[in-house]
Amino acid sequence: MKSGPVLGIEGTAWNLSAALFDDDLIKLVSDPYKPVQGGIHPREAAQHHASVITRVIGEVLDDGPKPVAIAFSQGPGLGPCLRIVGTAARALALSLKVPLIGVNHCVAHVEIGRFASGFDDPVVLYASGANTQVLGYLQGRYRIFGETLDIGIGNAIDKFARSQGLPHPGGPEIERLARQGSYFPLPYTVKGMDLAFSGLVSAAKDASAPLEDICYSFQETGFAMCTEVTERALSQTGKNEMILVGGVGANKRLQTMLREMCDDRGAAFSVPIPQYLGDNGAMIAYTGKIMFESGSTLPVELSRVNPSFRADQVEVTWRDEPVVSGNHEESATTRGAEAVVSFTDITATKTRVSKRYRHPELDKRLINERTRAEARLISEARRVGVRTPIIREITHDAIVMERIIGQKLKENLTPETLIETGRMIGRLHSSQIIHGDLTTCNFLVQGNKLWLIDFGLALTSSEIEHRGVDIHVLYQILESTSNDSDNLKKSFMKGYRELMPEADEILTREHEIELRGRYL
Ligand SMILES: C[C@@H](O)[C@H](NC(=O)OP(=O)(O)OC[C@H]1O[C@@H](n2cnc3c(N)ncnc32)[C@H](O)[C@@H]1O)C(=O)O
Ligand SMILES: [Fe+2]
Repeated sequence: MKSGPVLGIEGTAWNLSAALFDDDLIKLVSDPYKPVQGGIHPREAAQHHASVITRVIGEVLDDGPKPVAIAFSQGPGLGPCLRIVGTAARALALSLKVPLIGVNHCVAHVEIGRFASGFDDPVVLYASGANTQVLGYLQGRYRIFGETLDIGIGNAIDKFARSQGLPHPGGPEIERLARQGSYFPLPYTVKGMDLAFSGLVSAAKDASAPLEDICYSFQETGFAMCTEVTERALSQTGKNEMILVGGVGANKRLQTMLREMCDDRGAAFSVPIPQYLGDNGAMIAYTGKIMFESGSTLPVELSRVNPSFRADQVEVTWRDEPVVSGNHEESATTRGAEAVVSFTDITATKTRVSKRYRHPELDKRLINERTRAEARLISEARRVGVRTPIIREITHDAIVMERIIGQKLKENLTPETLIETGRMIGRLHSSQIIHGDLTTCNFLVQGNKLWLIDFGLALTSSEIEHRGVDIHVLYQILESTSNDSDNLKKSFMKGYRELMPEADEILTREHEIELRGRYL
């Protein structure tokens, strides 16, 4: 159904912006809030929005066609800011007698990226101030494959910038300074497809190197983390397109890393023009339009704003199911996100490959550390009774091991296999081993036996936190790939409790982790 122009209003944080979108952008007007000092103050930002919103909307609607619907960003974002926008949108829809559309801000970043790229079914890296997520479409929703466990990459950069007396937002200035810098190691934290940035920020604040070197190393580290989790998502979903969206997407170094990663795997890469990257009204108007055309309007009485609105809460009514080609062909080698595995009848040789997007020193360090940790912990897990392959040989970048023939747990998600999974991880955790990457591709099912592989991110720890994060990674995969995840999680817990004495404490922590990093 063709509709006509839709007005979109954005104001979740720093930018009060409105646009009119029909087949293409008709008009976009923005009035950004600039903090006098420090970062964004929610109340000040809301006052700014309130003082300019009438003029901004007026300028967009002046002399233009009348909108057929009013779209607004309903969340996530800063409560006081969201309420200003929500109130204006409601009033306007009532006075113009047109429907109201409640748009999820994160989904809007994704949709304007799809519009700008023309890609049908991309993996999305959404890197902004408050959010850092890897998303992709699956069965009627945008699933969050991985995300930051603490703060967004943009906020991480801005925090560090402020600590150095640089103006807000720090992103562009850090990017400029980084051009003159050279590399030194900073903390690199990837857990499955999740990330964490606070260790990086603290170490950068404490570093005594020249500012240019810190900026450079910060970017090399933080952006390599983002690129790695994106590559994992491409590898696991079998999708072959990728887009970068959100304010941090303006960064040329991040763009280059992602482009190199995609080129090397034969995936298509795209990033929208700058005016569509950071928060803007056009993304809300465009998303509002495709939602309107598929019938997703919002009754005024249900139009309350939602500061912690998540992308996967939105039922996507405007997309067709994509045709996923998948990477199921049987061959003598398979290529994962970070390694190539080649097989003989009885052995599997896993070789970690160098990544062009990573600084050579970081690349070498990660390959070395992970190969060594993997070999050591595969053997240790075996000793405590977890089925893992026997190791035959190790070099600096390769492990030759026994070949396990089985199906992925991904294709065998049943209550029975999940109980067994719970038992296995209970046994692993009670021996102080953390796997670090519990995706459903890393368990192999062989009759009623379960095997665990891929210990590249494994470590030893008796901390509740590490075990909680380990389980969180698995839960996220279940949520993003199955419609029966609640039951599967229950089965997992049952098995886990059987073998892990501190199970309750750890499962409670997992729940806390889930709620953390979920906006502000
Ligand atoms: C919920 C919503 O309010 C929030 N929006 C948001 O964070 O604004 P956005 O415009 O998408 O991103 C702003 C961030 O983008 C960063 N940024 C802008 N240019 C940059 C650059 N060249 N390099 C690095 N970061 C940059 C800024 O430093 C800031 O942290 C979000 O999408 O999470
Ligand atoms: Fe945003």
